[in-house]
Amino acid sequence: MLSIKDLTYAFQGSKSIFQKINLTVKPGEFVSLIGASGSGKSTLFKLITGLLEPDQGQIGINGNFTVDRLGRVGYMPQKDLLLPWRTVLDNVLLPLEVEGKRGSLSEVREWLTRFGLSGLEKAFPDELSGGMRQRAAFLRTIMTGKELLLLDEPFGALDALTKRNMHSWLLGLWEDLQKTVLFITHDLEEAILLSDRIYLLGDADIREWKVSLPRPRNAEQIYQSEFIELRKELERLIHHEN
Ligand SMILES: Nc1ncnc2c1ncn2[C@@H]1O[C@H](COP(=O)(O)OP(=O)(O)OP(=O)(O)O)[C@@H](O)[C@H]1O
Repeated sequence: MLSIKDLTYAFQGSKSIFQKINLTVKPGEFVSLIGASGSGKSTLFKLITGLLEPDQGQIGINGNFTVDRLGRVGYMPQKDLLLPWRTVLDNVLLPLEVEGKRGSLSEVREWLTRFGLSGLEKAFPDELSGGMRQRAAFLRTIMTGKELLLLDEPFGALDALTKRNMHSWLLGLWEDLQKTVLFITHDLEEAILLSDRIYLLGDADIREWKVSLPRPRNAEQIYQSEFIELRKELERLIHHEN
């Protein structure tokens, strides 16, 4: 689904953020990208979406390595970017509108219910809780209809309890929708609980871990020894990278 080969990138006048890094995401996988602040996670997303171009190397989406990647993946940036003057419904319908399509209203209402936003169609973003805003922004990303979803720290600003609820909800949704997800997070527990594999971005390089906990996952698994060991290892490496 996504293949990054020997990618090198530097912002003008700065040293390389990435030096010949490789990363793959297979169809249907849930993969997390972790790393210290400033290691280049959001920059990697901008390269994948086509907002930036690599200095060297290739990025392929669905086996297609052409330069024009814009509009080929669903991208949810770190800030939810819901348009404050549009209702929840109009925000969610935006990707269809941009493509000149009309969504079936009953279908969209079903989606809103599934995202816990039923009855909030006419609400404006500033009337929503943090969790609701994130779900609305995520639904808007789903409405792009893209197979590959890039989610940049979608739960970063939420309190611990809301975050826990969002994890269970997202795990169920991901299993149903069979989308492919690349997910940025600073939260190692979240990365391990949700992912099939984890990439750790270090100082210009990248390392990979497989999470072999059985699925379906549930919050109780965070107390299992395998989970704790992996968390300790990742924590040690992130601090070492700093
Ligand atoms: N437009 C830009 N021009 C120059 N440097 C930039 C630009 N955007 C980001 N950077 C620098 O590139 C590096 C990587 O930034 P990036 O935002 O990708 O890191 P990150 O891992 O996503 O950080 P965080 O976890 O804090 O969100 C940082 O040193 C940042 O200052």
